[in-house]
Order: sequence, then C-alpha cells, then structure tokens
Amino acid sequence: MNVQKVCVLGSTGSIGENTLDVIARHPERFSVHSLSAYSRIGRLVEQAAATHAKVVVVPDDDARKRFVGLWQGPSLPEVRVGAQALADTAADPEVTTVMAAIVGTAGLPAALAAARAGKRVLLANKEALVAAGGLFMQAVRDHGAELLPIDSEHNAIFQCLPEGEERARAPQRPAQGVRRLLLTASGGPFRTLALEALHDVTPDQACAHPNWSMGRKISVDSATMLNKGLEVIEAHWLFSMAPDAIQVLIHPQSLVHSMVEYEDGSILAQLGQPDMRTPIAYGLGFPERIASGVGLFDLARMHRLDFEQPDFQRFPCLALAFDALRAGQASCISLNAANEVAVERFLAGRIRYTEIPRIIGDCLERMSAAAGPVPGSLEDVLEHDHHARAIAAELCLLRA
Ligand SMILES: NC(=O)C1=CN([C@@H]2O[C@H](COP(=O)(O)OP(=O)(O)OC[C@H]3O[C@@H](n4cnc5c(N)ncnc54)[C@H](OP(=O)(O)O)[C@@H]3O)[C@@H](O)[C@H]2O)C=CC1
Ligand SMILES: CC(=O)[C@@H](O)[C@H](O)COP(=O)(O)O
Ligand SMILES: [Mn+2]
Repeated sequence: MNVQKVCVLGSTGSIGENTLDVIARHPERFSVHSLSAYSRIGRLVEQAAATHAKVVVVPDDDARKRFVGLWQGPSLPEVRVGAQALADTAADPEVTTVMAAIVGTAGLPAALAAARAGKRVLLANKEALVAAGGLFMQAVRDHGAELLPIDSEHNAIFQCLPEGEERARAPQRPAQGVRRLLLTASGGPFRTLALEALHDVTPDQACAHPNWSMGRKISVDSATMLNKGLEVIEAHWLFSMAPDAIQVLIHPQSLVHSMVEYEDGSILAQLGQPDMRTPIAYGLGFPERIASGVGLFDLARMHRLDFEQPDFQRFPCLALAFDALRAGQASCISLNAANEVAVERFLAGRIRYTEIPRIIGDCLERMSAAAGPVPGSLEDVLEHDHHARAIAAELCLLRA
C-alpha cells in the first residue's frame, strides 16, 4: 500500500484536529508531511512532535521564533514562514494529499495551489469555492487533481451520487438523472428563539451549536444560516447544479447530512452521527472505507427525523446568498468578504448579531453599484475581496 503524505493546512483548528485524529488511526496508510497554524503555536509544537511532521508553516517571524523556542524534541521540523510558504507547501512534490482546513478566504491561495499541483485535495474550506468556484474547479480539471468535499453536506451528496472516482475529477456536468439536491441545515442555536431576542444574543450563545462542535466563525455562520448559503454556492460549483435545483431543508437533528433526489422519484440520503471524522475518513480513504473512530449509531434511540422549510425572515442571510449566486461571482466574493468582516466584528463584541445581514446586504449593494469586470484570476478575486472588506469595515463602524 502506498503511504499518503498529508499536508494539513489549518491543523490547529477543529477540522485540523479531527484530521490528525483519523490519520493517527492508520499509520500504515498515512504519514504527516506538513502542518500549519496561525495563532496557536504551542498546539502546533505538540502536533508536530506527535506526528513527526517534516515541515510546519507559521504566519510570521515572531511565530517562527515562538515555535523554535518551544520545541523540545531532537529533530526540529523545517519551519516555513508566510502565506507564500503555505501555497508552496501545499504544492510540495513530496505531498500527495492536502487537507484544506484554513478558515476563510485566507485559505484560498494554498487550496488552489494544491489543485494546480495535481494533489488529492480534501476541501473543508468552503469559502474557497464561494469566492473562486469556477477558477478552482477548472484548476482541478486542468491539473489532474482529485477533489473530495469534506463539508458534511457535500460529502453526503458526493456519497449519494454515482461514479465517485469520475466526480472527484470535477466534470463540468451534473450527474445523470439528478433532479434536486436537498441540503439539510440544523437551523442553529436560534431556530426557535423569539425574533425580538436576536438583537441581544452574545457571541458565546451564537457559537453554541446544537449538534456540531466547530470553530467560532463557522458556528456564527450556522446561527445566521449564511453557512447554508455558502453551502448552496459550494454545491452549485461542486455538482454543476443550477440554484433552482438546490433546496435547503431545516433538519434540527443533523443526522441526515443531505440528500439527492433523482428523476424517478428516488431520494438517496447519507446518515450518521454529527462527527466530522466520518467525512474526513471518507476523503482520506477514498475510494476505500476506513475506520474514523465514530462509534455505532443507535437508530432505535432516534425517535424522529424532522424536516421543515427555512424561514427567510429569521434567516435573511440565506436569501442574500441565493441572490448572490444568481447575480454572479463578483457578488459571491462580496457576500463572503462582508460576512467574514461582520462575523469577526460580532465575535469581538463590536457590532450586534442583527447587524450581520444588514452589513452584508449594504456591502453587496455598494459593490454592485461599483461593478467592474468579472474577476478572472486569483489576483482579481483577492482584489475584489479586499475592496469588499474595506467597504464592510466602514459599514461596521457606522453600525457599531
Ligand atoms: N469545523 C467544522 O466542523 C467544519 C468546518 N468547515 C470549514 O472548514 C474550515 C475550517 O473550519 P474550522 O476548523 O471550524 O475553523 P477553526 O477556526 O477551528 O480553525 C481554523 C484554522 O485556520 C487557521 N487560520 C486562521 N486564520 C488563518 C490565516 N489568516 N492564515 C492561515 N491560517 C489561518 C487557524 O490557525 P490557529 O488556530 O493557529 O489560529 C486554524 O488552524 C472553514 O472554512 C469551515 O467553514 C466545514 C464543515 C465543517
Ligand atoms: C459540520 C458541517 O458541515 C457544518 O457546515 C454544519 O453543516 C453546520 O451546521 P448547520 O446545518 O447548522 O449549518
Ligand atoms: Mn456543512
């Protein structure tokens, strides 16, 4: 068996930690080539020591000094520094498999570099596809990469579609006979909260997801359901489906991870416990199934599986995302950038939760009034993202 040499981008985060957990269960299949962190340098030291990583990537020279100062083992890994080093490491000839688990558009250049280097890319970083879906999918096709969706809904859909090995090569057409994709959403921690109470919710309340344990940014996105909006855009690119053929369904138990409805009326679903080690193990082992550490699922104890329509008044971010997808790529970049800025300000206690959709909506309006050419390259995407962030930051100050 050929050992996969894995680069884990964002190893100190929630997906990163779960990835290392699965990898550690299969030393005969995987070895860790490289790890990356942004602020949790102490944790990176522990991970590098435990996995014998050859390379670590940190954001700046200060972080490099902290890493070296904390290191106690015999052979210091090679410490690379900066955003370019992240992309170079993702494309390193020694690496076979890249887990793209940096949060936000910050993860796009390295994820794209992995695709352009023809790697097996396990994509958790949904923002990469939201901002640059066309570019990313083309890179997978042009460079013979393999793209395995890790986001639980997209992983579920991938599992419910035929011809997985072909699909991982990013064909530019939908799977045969598919009528609709049914994306499930938990509805987050505020699904039943009185609408007037949303004004006063705190970051910790917004991050208390009912079913999943995740990083803080995606947890807030789940609360606003912008996460589901980003996932609609992600599904559009991954599975070549039109916006009208993607339906969002609230499913509070988070046990059905998504479904595919076929022309003959069949609906295929993927079920499992809400534990990201399942989709991660699927991506790592593909096309084989490998153990993930997730235990038996006692269906007899699950008394019900509920489904309901999302309420667009409670979740205006979901409507904004559908609108952005229909408006085109520039709007998707603006939507994502404005959301990243607004969520960061909300988590820092500088704006209220209810300002998040207003800031995104206003930013989209201002960006579309100043619309230029469709961003065609990575540089164009990052420039558009930068512009939208500046506008969103101004709007946050006005609404602080
Ligand atoms: N968590 C989950 O269950 C799921 C997550 N996803 C997606 O996966 C991605 C990661 O999510 P999650 O693991 O929850 O996030 P976390 O916040 O837990 O982890 C983010 C990782 O990215 C690193 N990072 C943060 N900012 C930067 C930056 N500017 N440059 C380089 N590295 C950076 C962090 O480093 P450090 O910690 O050292 O600061 C950390 O390693 C997101 O795109 C999310 O939407 C998708 C489905 C499920
Ligand atoms: C685990 C995962 O994939 C998250 O994106 C999850 O879907 C969040 O839950 P929501 O359904 O509440 O957005
Ligand atoms: Mn998801």
